[in-house]
Amino acid sequence: MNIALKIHTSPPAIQFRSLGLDVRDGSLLDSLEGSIASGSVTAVVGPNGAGKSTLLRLLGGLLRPSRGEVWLDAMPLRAMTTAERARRIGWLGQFPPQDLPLTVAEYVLLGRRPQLGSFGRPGSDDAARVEHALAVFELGALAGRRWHTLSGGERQRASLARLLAQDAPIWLLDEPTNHLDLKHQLLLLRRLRQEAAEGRTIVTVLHDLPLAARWADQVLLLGNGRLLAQGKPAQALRTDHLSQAYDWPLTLWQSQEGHWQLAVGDGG
Ligand SMILES: Nc1ncnc2c1ncn2[C@@H]1O[C@H](COP(=O)(O)OP(=O)(O)OP(=O)(O)O)[C@@H](O)[C@H]1O
Repeated sequence: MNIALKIHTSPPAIQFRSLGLDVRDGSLLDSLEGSIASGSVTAVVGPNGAGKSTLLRLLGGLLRPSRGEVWLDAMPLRAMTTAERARRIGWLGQFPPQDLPLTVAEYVLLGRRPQLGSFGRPGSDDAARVEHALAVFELGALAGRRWHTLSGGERQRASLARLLAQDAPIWLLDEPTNHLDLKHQLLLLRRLRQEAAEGRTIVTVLHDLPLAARWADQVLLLGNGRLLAQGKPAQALRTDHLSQAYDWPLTLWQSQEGHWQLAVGDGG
């Protein structure tokens, strides 16, 4: 008996080709090419002004490219409606909102809006997701607190809880460790790995190179609006790549125990 085996290879969750963005002063990003596998964690790293947030905005459809194209699951992003993008993409910006007339739980529930549609009312499933998200980010005791009374780190964790409650298959995070203490940074990075293992696709801007090397499957190293290296952390974050991107002597290495460490030259 002949058994015909069909091999299905799923398309990358995110793909971008010849991506560029021009602003009045010139080209801000140019010729970016990349592919992000479903269920992986990708760290976007590079110096201030390299274009990390801008790339994230292009991948999330918050900016339209001047050149090139972004695809989500092989569908052009530009063909998607705002509502469709909101169902597919969870977005965490660099700064949590300052003032909101909401409690923490009400804010986290806002994450369910894209799944509910314009006229949908939250049900018990939505309430359960909010409760779970609050527990994951250790916010249960703060559920009823007004937003303006929260500390910076608590606001950041509430924004992450909103993202978890939203349950979009792709997460785009701009410096999600901002304002978090060391314990909550590590809890977050562990959670990102766990979400990726369950199939979520995560792209996160990170400034901390040892953290990027330890937690990401893939690194995109940006410098001056160009993608200078991409691949597994040990390859993308080689000394020559880092020194070119940051214009500073930097060496990242892994100790015998497997810990990533960064040596920063004094530039002299
Ligand atoms: N609309 C715009 N017009 C002109 N320049 C812009 C515009 N938006 C961003 N830039 C510039 O583009 C560069 C890239 O900005 P972006 O925010 O993407 O950098 P980044 O790598 O995320 O930096 P950081 O680590 O400081 O957050 C910066 O120099 C910024 O000043």
